[in-house]
Amino acid sequence: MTYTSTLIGYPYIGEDREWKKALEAFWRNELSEEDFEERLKKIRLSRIDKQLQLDIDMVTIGDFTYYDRMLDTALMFGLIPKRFNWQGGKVDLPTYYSVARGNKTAVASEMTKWFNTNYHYIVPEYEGQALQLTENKVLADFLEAKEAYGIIAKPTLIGPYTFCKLTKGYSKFTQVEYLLALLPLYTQVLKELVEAGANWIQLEEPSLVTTLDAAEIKLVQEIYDQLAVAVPEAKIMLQTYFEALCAYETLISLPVQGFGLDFVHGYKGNMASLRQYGFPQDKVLAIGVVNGRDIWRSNLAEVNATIQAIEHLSNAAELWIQPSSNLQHVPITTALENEIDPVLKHALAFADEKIVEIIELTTCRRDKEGTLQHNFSESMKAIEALKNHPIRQNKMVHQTVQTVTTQDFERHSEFTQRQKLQQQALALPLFPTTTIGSFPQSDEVKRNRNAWRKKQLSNEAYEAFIEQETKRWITIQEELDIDVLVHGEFERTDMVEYFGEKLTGFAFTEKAWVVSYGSRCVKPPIIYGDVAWASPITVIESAYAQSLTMRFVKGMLTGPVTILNWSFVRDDLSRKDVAYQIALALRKEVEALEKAGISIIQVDEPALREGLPLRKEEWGAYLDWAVNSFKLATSSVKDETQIHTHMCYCEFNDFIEPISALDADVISIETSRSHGELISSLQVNPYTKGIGLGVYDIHSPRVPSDEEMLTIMRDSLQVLDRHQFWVNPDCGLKTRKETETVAALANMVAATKTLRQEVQQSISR
Ligand SMILES: Nc1nc2c(c(=O)[nH]1)N[C@@H](CNc1ccc(C(=O)N[C@@H](CCC(=O)N[C@@H](CCC(=O)N[C@@H](CCC(=O)O)C(=O)O)C(=O)O)C(=O)O)cc1)CN2
Ligand code: MET
Ligand SMILES: [Zn+2]
Repeated sequence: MTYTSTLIGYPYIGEDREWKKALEAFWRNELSEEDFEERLKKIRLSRIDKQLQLDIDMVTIGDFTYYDRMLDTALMFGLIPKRFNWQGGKVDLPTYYSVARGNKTAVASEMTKWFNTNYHYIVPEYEGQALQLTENKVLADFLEAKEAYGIIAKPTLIGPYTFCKLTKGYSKFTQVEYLLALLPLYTQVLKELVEAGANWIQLEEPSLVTTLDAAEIKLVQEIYDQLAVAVPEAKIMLQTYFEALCAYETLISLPVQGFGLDFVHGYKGNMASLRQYGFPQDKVLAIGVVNGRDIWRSNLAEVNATIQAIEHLSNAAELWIQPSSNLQHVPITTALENEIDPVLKHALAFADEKIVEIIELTTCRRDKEGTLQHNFSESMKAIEALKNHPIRQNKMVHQTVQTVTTQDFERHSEFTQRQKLQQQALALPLFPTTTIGSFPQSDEVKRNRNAWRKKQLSNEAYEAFIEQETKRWITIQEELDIDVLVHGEFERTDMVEYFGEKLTGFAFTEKAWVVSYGSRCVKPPIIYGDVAWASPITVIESAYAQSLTMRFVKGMLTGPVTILNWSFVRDDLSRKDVAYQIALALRKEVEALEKAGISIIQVDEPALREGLPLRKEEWGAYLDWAVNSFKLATSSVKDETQIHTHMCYCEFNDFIEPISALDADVISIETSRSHGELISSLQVNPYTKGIGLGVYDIHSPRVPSDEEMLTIMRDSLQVLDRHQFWVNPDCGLKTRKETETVAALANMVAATKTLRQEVQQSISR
């Protein structure tokens, strides 16, 4: 038996987010293209260096990117939307970043969640373009690693099935021509790699863990049959992750030389398949046994036992031992965290610590004579100590969660009844305009917060600054003539972190960043204890903003499911129980806001859909407790109090039912990048509560014209009643500049006023 330690992929942002800083400096024209390339090369090589230093047997390359790997793959094949007027040949950086971020004349490609992770990728668009290999970037990376370190690294690529499946414009009508164009390009990339001396090549096919129908299974077979014929000399590791392989008995015999399976998130399914069908004896088996998605130390004795069981069931001659997925979903190292609770820190494993676990497990498996000491008990002790931590022993919280009843989920009256009362109480115009909550986090805002964090600025001075900024933006909103105002969220770095800091049970890191999309990163809190409400979180800011204006100011909270899904969560309780703990804490905050005179309260749930299991058969159970958590947080208010929610970054088209089940009076959702699809699905599944369709994309610095937004609004009115229709941007504006924001909002309000006139005229006619 041979054992090889390897990775599916490693984070690319750098320990101090050097990658993010380089990208943003380049976009601001502070770096020349040459200096930018130089800096990225340094980061790229340092990742290889790290893997070699930690003693990984097989280094992975091709997992680095200049923005997003799906985008890289699309552009490598010349799959560039026509609106970018690309003339062929190597894709230059301005074109690359235009597709990602939009430019003056063309909107960016859509962005959407990468499976059930918190990462968002750029969606490739197929419009019948003639495809061509623009540049073999993976080959360049392979050669670079060979030259710098003399290694034969394992190149990785997004596999052809997953790539097609996630392409917009791929359908049963375009499937044949698309694949006929694409497969020769994959073939060429693989051929060039083999010719350059590549041994193993990893093709990532996470789509193979979703529910596949017979036609899809057949297609996967055809794709891999073709590749095997076209490049018989390539040694392919077909890598799956995030769940168990679907249709194992068929797909496991695809003509590839190795198969990678996730034995963390797909433990049950993959074990059952191994037991029932065994493993093909001519293939290498790569096993994901260390969790690539969470931050907890593995119980190494347990994992070692799992590996033994897999060896026994598979009878494979060669095993690769690896994390369950790309490590880009976890922070880089715990070594930089000096402030954290030592009991917690001891129980954590980020990317580098996970690699150490992989190495330990690999050495242990190799050590057949048992000559080495394998001290697995330390990991067990760390886990045990955290389990007994006083922060996990809040009896009150445990008891309240146990005694929640169905009544606790319901508002006093039905929506139609509430709608009447709210119309009377709020008296808003037709098509009320609003924003999603945050306004630009200017350099000044960040500077002040940093100074305050470093104790260079007093609490009083910091609070005074936040008030001044809030006041300035209340005035701006009034001048823009927006109907329902927000306080601007200047006191928040991040919508989850902020709440975590005020609730019990959370821990925060200094440097534990993970990439969210493009250059944007988040530092997820760690929920490691029982969650409880200690004192008001947002009441002072909301009440202050409300005191400045006669218009309504929305209270602004992050919902329980989003706090859960955007944190790293303890694994000793069910996710449902943790969500209910958070919901019960937020319920107190909602009540405190109402008591303080806030009439509209928005509880954001952008991550509600992110928690959906990959397998459809598990959706129901998740949605049950997720929807109930939102209701638990929001249902105790008076009928007159209007509850809003907000969602972004997801396909809603198959999600209208759960959205409706939240029983929120108004929802604002992102649609500007996928507007047409939502409209057609609303045609089929009518939605009856208040709904604000995002009329412009906030991820791009581009200022949309009022005409453009008006078109979106007119279309929306085809499928929505005018009394339910709200107008808002796609999401919060914290990442935008002030000038862009004001210009775009002015156009949005102008478009709304035109629409009101049009509708009035058509009524009076
Ligand atoms: N948790 C979470 N997950 C989410 C989202 C979200 O909003 N929150 N939204 C979706 C993704 N959308 C996102 C939108 C914006 C950003 C974003 O703007 N991120 C910022 C970081 C936000 C932040 O915490 N900023 C801190 C600054 C932290 C920082 O950079 N500090 C410097 C120090 C600077 C100094 O000393 O001068 C450092 O650590 O190096 C602040 O505002 O105070 C970024 O990447 O730039 C991230 C995700 C999905 N997942
Ligand atoms: N209220 C939040 C904001 O405006 C909602 C963001 S959803 C990712 O930033
Ligand atoms: Zn949003």
